[in-house]
Amino acid sequence: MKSIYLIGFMGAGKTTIGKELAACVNKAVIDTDEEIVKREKKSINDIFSEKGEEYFRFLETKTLQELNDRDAVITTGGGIVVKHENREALKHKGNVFFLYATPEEIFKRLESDQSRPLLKGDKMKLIRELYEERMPLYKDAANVIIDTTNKEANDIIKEIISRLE
Ligand SMILES: Nc1ncnc2c1ncn2[C@@H]1O[C@H](COP(=O)(O)OP(=O)(O)OP(=O)(O)O)[C@@H](O)[C@H]1O
Ligand SMILES: O=C(O)C1=C[C@@H](O)[C@@H](O)[C@H](O)C1
Ligand SMILES: [Mg+2]
Repeated sequence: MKSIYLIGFMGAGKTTIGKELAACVNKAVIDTDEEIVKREKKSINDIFSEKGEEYFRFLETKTLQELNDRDAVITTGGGIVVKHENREALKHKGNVFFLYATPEEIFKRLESDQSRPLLKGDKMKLIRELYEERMPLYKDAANVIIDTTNKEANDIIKEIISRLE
């Protein structure tokens, strides 16, 4: 079976669902954000504030490329689709699942979260702006869209498994 990629907006559940999904399909799970934090020995907030978003995006692309040959569930950061080269790489993989949730649902899930540097300030406004900008990019890179709004992890995982190539 091909590797499984989960993409989608912050709070869509990529990291959470990916861990459970990996156990169900008996694959390792690798989260690009967690890999970057491990390598840099810094939180994502600190990487953004000390080295800037551009540096983070450079590390993100590098991590995605290095994971190319791994047979795993690969859970990505919410902004992986911002770079054209990442979208192009994802498009040809198959098993690229766009986990979708409404902006209202995303807000509910991340209301008290402080770990996402791009959501500091008026959270609902920031979610709406980024969401509108990125929706077409997720759709472009994915080959399956899964709506996670009001769904439990178990049902989302079953849906992913039923659509695997
Ligand atoms: N289906 C769901 N229903 C309700 N809450 C959920 C669901 N999926 C994830 N969550 C909750 O939403 C929050 C964010 O989830 P998670 O960290 O997995 O998102 P993510 O897609 O990995 O975000 P990011 O792009 O920032 O890494 C967590 O508190 C998680 O428990
Ligand atoms: O959507 C984004 O741009 C981000 C999502 C998170 O997964 C992290 O990669 C970081 O907070 C940036
Ligand atoms: Mg995550």
